Amino acid sequence: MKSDNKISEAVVRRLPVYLRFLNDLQKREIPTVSSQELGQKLDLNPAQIRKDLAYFGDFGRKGIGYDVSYLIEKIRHILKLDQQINVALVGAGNLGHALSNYNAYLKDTMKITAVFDSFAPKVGQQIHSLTVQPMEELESTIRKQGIRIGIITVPDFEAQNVADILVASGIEAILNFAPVILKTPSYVRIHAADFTTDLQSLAYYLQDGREEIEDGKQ
Ligand SMILES: NC(=O)c1ccc[n+]([C@@H]2O[C@H](COP(=O)([O-])OP(=O)(O)OC[C@H]3O[C@@H](n4cnc5c(N)ncnc54)[C@H](O)[C@@H]3O)[C@@H](O)[C@H]2O)c1
Repeated sequence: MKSDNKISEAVVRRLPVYLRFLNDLQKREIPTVSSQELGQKLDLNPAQIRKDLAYFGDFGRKGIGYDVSYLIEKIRHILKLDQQINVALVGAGNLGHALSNYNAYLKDTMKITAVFDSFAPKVGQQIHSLTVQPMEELESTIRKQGIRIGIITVPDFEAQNVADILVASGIEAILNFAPVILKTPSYVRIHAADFTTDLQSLAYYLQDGREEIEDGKQ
């Protein structure tokens, strides 16, 4: 396997996509899959898939394809999902509530295991099996549960403050939903999730019917 820092972000981001599809094949008891089938279903180039997977070893067998269970095991190992990964979420508002609730039903080794909020009436609230904790308990819970990933779902003007607290408590990676660019030490990996900009950029791909609409109005 090549060393981690040589694997491009694009490849790392495709692996969970492969994994989700392979899990579905496994549920349907389909034992093998070819890179052509994977490519067709995932709308990716089969050569790209073979190249991605070859980064981590020689998994495929000519004429047979990939053993689904084996490939799942390998990808889970590469993504470090073969171990329990606890995640902390800060901001038990509308979005934080929805994410924690959704996550509670996942049968996965990677889970939100602690939810925090600074607003007293939120503290003690139950979100599925999780109890919203006060910010004062964040550091000790993170250390107790060995949490290394945090999710930020607080308002934009509080996000940097929360990121600083998370980093000071030992968090190494953050999924940030707040619409701000966070400043953190270089060893902290930040991924931004942005529903609004994703949606806005979709507008660019619309067929340009502006003139017809204007014509229709005349
Ligand atoms: N990226 C996306 O796709 C997307 C979608 C929706 C909302 N958002 C963003 O997510 C964030 C949350 O949105 P929402 O609608 O859930 O807001 P919300 O107001 O319902 O929830 C925010 C929560 O954060 C808590 N909070 C505020 N400051 C805090 C602090 N310093 N420490 C701990 N908790 C704190 C509040 O008490 C509240 O419970 C916002 O920044 C919003 O812009 C992003």
